Amino acid sequence: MTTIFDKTNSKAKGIRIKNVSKIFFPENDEPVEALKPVNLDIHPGEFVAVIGPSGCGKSTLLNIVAGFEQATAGSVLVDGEKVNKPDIDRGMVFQQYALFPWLNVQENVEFGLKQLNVPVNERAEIVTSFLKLVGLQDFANARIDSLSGGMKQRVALARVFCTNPSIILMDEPFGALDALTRSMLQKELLSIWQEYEKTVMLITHSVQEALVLANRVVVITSRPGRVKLNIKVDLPYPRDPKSMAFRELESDILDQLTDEIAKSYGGQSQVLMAD
Ligand SMILES: Nc1ncnc2c1ncn2[C@@H]1O[C@H](COP(=O)(O)OP(=O)(O)OP(=O)(O)O)[C@@H](O)[C@H]1O
Repeated sequence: MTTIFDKTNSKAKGIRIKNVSKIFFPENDEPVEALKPVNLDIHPGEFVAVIGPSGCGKSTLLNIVAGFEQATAGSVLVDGEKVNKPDIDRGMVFQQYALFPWLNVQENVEFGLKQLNVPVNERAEIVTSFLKLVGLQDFANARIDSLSGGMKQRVALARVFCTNPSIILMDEPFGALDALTRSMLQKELLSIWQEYEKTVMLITHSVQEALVLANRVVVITSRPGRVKLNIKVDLPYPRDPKSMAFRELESDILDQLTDEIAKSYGGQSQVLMAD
């Protein structure tokens, strides 16, 4: 494609999460220990799905990797460099799209490219090609509030992908969508990841989604969250959720998750688990 896709930032980068813990200190409430020391290495080009009980600290961890939130202790390194603020090279996709309602589809997608000072002609070319990739080429001038949830999420994906970040961070990006749209967008995400070789960290509540998409699934304990299990997923793409190998893995992970969820509901969330 064009020059932005030739720059050095187009190569996938590794993420090292080193002893990251987080305690929130709300003004009028007790401190909340969200993360116990978390250690996790995500290799360049890997697609890692993070799953765990509600409230275990997944979004907190992702926000620390994004640079939106600071760790109480420990650090996050991207290709050896410490993260302490957001960077356009770590693109974030949220569940609730986070689009600018006063800009149309094209302007939303173009936003990051303007921030990167990409020349006008090049911007137009990149935006057109990514709108096409997510099937929105006929909606360039549409207002955001005229789009369905699935279309908004396509805009959000195009906006992040078109700046060619090395790392894509996703916080339940498909959680609010119907099953069909979700499955279509998962396929689009997979094909973009395979074509452009990004490093992806995806938060999800769905074991099936994790297994359809990821090379590795990381299970987080009940709060305070830390890594309970690292499961390599060696199944070939495209993955078939009905296959025996898929269903066995799904059932193993569900068992582990159910244990953690039971802990958070059974008042035993303080029970420590061996690493
Ligand atoms: N800004 C904050 N101030 C105080 N507590 C917070 C703050 N942000 C998160 N928490 C608390 O930290 C814990 C972890 O929250 P987090 O949103 O990271 O969990 P999660 O695993 O992403 O949850 P879910 O799956 O339900 O989205 C929760 O108990 C939450 O209430």
